[in-house]
Amino acid sequence: MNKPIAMSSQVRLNLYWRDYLEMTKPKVVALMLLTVLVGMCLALPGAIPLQPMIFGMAGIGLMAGSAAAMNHLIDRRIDGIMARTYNRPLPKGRVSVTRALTFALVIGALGFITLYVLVNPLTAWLTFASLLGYAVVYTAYLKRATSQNIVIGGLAGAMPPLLGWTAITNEFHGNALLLVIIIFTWTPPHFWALAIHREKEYAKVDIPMLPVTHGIEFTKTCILLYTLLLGLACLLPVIVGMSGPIYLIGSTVLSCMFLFKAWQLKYADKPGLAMQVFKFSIYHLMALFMVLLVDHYLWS
Ligand code: HEM
Ligand SMILES: CC(C)=CCC/C(C)=C/CC/C(C)=C/COP(=O)(O)OP(=O)(O)O
Repeated sequence: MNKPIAMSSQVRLNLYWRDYLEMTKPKVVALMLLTVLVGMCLALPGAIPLQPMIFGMAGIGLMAGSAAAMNHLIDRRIDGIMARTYNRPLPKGRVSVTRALTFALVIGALGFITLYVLVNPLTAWLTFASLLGYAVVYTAYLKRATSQNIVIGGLAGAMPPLLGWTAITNEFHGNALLLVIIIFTWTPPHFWALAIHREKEYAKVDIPMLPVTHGIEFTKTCILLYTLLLGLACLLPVIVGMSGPIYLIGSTVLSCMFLFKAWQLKYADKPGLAMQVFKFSIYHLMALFMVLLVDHYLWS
């Protein structure tokens, strides 16, 4: 007969912190923080002040992590049914509802206070609005209400470069909004590619994602059109003179690659391509923002 293996307290502790880290969606937040950093760097021509940079990144990261943990909390029932998410800490019972809520509130409050006291109130309130936009408006309402859920909800996820910009300058600037527009138009192809791959699972839990409500072919058309729109949005920093030729060349190459993949998905699909498009979207955004940074320091 098998003897139950007692879990050492060290192993249990390791599992715990991994579970809490998982609830913050660390890879998503990491990419967001790259866009925050780029927003900060593009806000000023020269070096950026260290205090708002460090505390801005910390505060925005904590509040984004808090929003992600709230998403885990609110979605725990459907997450427990879908194959991609059933192993998450809440549906598996590794973290209780009370602990998840406490964790989300504590890191969210810590992030807000950091921004309010050590950066500026404008950034604190804008980040708070993004947190509510993702955790409450998108997760608790839009996600179950309309197939345009991720288009509207995408605004919250697109805010980080503006948050970085205001952290440094304490004011709105049209150029920061251009970076928000880029992420806003990037979000539908990013997510719908994954939603095509996971269409049956979303249907199973009654979430009205576009491929469920309007079919896979229509979703592919929308991905292609949004990718086209994204290509145009990526030209805006050059048109207004914020970015130069390095960015123009880099972003054009990236846009062409994304357009090619979206065109393939629509007209020459093959098994696994939707997931390839989803993965490509992540590298695309990462590379795009790195090119913005390189262009800023080498050219502008
Ligand atoms: C409403 C807007 C968005 C939706 C609905 C969305 C949806 C998703 C989903 C469902 C996944 C999980 C894929 C999986 O578990 O395999 C994912 C992964 C990811 N998303 Fe998004 N996303 C959004 C916005 C963003 C934004 C704004 C960023 C960054 C700036 C981002 C970056 C990422 C990254 C880096 C991953 C990979 C995470 C990993 O491998 O663990 N997403 N996204
Ligand atoms: C303060 C601030 C900047 C807030 C932004 C917060 C944030 C982490 C947004 C991420 C967007 C995202 C991963 C959506 C997917 O949610 P989903 O529920 O559709 O995906 P899931 O099924 O994988 O949970």
